[in-house]
Amino acid sequence: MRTPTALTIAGSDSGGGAGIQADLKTFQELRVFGMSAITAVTAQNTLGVSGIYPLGAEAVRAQIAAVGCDLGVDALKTGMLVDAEIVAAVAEEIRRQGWTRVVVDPVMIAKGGTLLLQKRAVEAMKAQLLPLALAVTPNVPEAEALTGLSLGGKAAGREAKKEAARALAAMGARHVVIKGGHDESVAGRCVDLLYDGRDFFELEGERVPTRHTHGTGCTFAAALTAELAKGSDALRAAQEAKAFIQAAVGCPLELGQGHGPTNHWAYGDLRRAVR
Ligand SMILES: Nc1ncnc2c1ncn2[C@@H]1O[C@H](COP(=O)(O)OP(=O)(O)OP(=O)(O)O)[C@@H](O)[C@H]1O
Ligand SMILES: Cc1ncc(CO)c(N)n1
Repeated sequence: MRTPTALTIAGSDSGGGAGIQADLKTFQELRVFGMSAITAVTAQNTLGVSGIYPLGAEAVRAQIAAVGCDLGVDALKTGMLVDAEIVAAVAEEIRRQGWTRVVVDPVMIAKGGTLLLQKRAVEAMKAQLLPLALAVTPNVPEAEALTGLSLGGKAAGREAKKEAARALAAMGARHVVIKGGHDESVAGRCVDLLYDGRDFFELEGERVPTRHTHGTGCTFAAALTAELAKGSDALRAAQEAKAFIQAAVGCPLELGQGHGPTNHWAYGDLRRAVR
């Protein structure tokens, strides 16, 4: 069997916990060959983002095309896309290549509040990228920005998330996962809601009491992408991704002075331990 391959189209996080670095570490852990198209280099650590250096739409397009015409892409994910020009270039390349196993992680704001996607690019993401998505994986604030609905922030409940999921499916995404890291409505639990256009599924796990959650969204979406690259269906892939992030958050590395990274090798360690 050919080695499964996955491409991440995202920003570089010098701190190594989010963005391209989180994605490639996750692909590697899940035994998928990882490739990257970098949209921007960020100067970033666990305390925040101190600089953003975008590469521009043509550089992004060239990286995607180079990978596509040679190595093959079984699944891909998008992360930090910076601006509307990069969103348009990414959507055009995905269409041109005919890729269908596409995970859109609609990254908008870093934990410290820095904008990673220009506000006016949100419309481009809705119109051009969501119709290409096999899965879109917003957190609660991103689901609010994309749908214009108010989900109630930390008190976002099941019904509000369901309504937002339906709205995102109507924009063209075939599966919607509204991640529950920001939703504290169920005490002690993190509940992600998956919608496949017909049914709802809850992916539930213990909320780990830790500040080391930098890159949880990137890591979850990367694990989902890796499982799709290996041929899993979206529900199975999302369940595996939830197990991956649960292990990564649950075994923190205690690095940095702020929101530290998750542990990308914890899931592999746990699996090897139970064998
Ligand atoms: N404290 C926690 N304990 C367990 N799981 C968590 C915790 N925080 C987040 N998660 C899980 O991590 C995944 C990502 O969720 P979250 O809502 O934090 O994404 P995000 O805000 O996009 O992350 P980021 O922007 O930091 O990359 C989800 O599966 C969520 O349930
Ligand atoms: C490069 C990059 N992508 C995504 C995020 C969101 O976690 C981040 N902080 N940095």
